[in-house]
Amino acid sequence: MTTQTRHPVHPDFARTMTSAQLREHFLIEDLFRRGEARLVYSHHDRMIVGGVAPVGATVEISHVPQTGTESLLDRREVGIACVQGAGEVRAAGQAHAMADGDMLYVGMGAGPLSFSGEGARFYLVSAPAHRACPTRHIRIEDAAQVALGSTESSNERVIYQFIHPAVVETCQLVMGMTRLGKGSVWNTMPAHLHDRRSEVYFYRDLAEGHRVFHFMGEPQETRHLVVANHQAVIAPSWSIHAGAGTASYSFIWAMAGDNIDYKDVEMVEIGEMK
Ligand SMILES: O=C[C@H](O)[C@@H](O)CC(=O)C(=O)O
Ligand SMILES: [Zn+2]
Repeated sequence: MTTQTRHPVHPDFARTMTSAQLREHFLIEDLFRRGEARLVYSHHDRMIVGGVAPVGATVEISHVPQTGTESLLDRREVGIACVQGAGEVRAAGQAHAMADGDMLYVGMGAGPLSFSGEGARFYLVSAPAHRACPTRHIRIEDAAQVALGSTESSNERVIYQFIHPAVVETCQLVMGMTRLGKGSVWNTMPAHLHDRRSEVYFYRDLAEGHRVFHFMGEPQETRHLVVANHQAVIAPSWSIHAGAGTASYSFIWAMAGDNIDYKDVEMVEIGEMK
């Protein structure tokens, strides 16, 4: 297992960055290695972002030195999404058979996590927690749905809220998946900010050779990252987070911070952005 630390970035610094620097701080390119768990510990709301590709072996996540606890979930909760193939996640002595698209919420104190499944890929996001909430396996049909956008504005999409107060109790994690309608390319356009939460996007279902142009930055200082399939982007509280794909895609979003109010956002007018 490897864990990389990413320090918080001030918007004044982000403005001065080259593409390579923006990628180094905000883009997580290399989440999946055969038989490994790869984690990034971001100091933006202390979110841990990870990828697990178990292949033939069982991959365990327990002690993560950066957390200063014996086991990752001692003072944390986690959302785990199966993003390729099918496999099993074990937590607190229970096995959960995960199909592509399923998510698993695991509460504080559940102990080590183990992952298995030839060809499976798991994506996870963890945030600090202060109490134990029950573990729950959530399938797309259990998620709350929000239909947004239209084909005319190239942003028709359905937001599936898997780990959300309407579905499952958590401390601060909110997580789900958005699927775009046929021909729509934009997610979250118009864009928004939420000063009280950081967010991480993970792009999936994007064909090889295609990319998502992900826009970030303060609304009047936008920058972009060119993102491939199965890569993630960290959005600090001061940053918009919106993308347009060169082909169809979906993405998993996850937030943590001061509240779990999905609607606590500040919309940004398209014409106000620079
Ligand atoms: O704060 C909310 C997050 O940015 C995402 O849920 C947005 C999203 O999935 C979309 O609009 O397509
Ligand atoms: Zn957001």
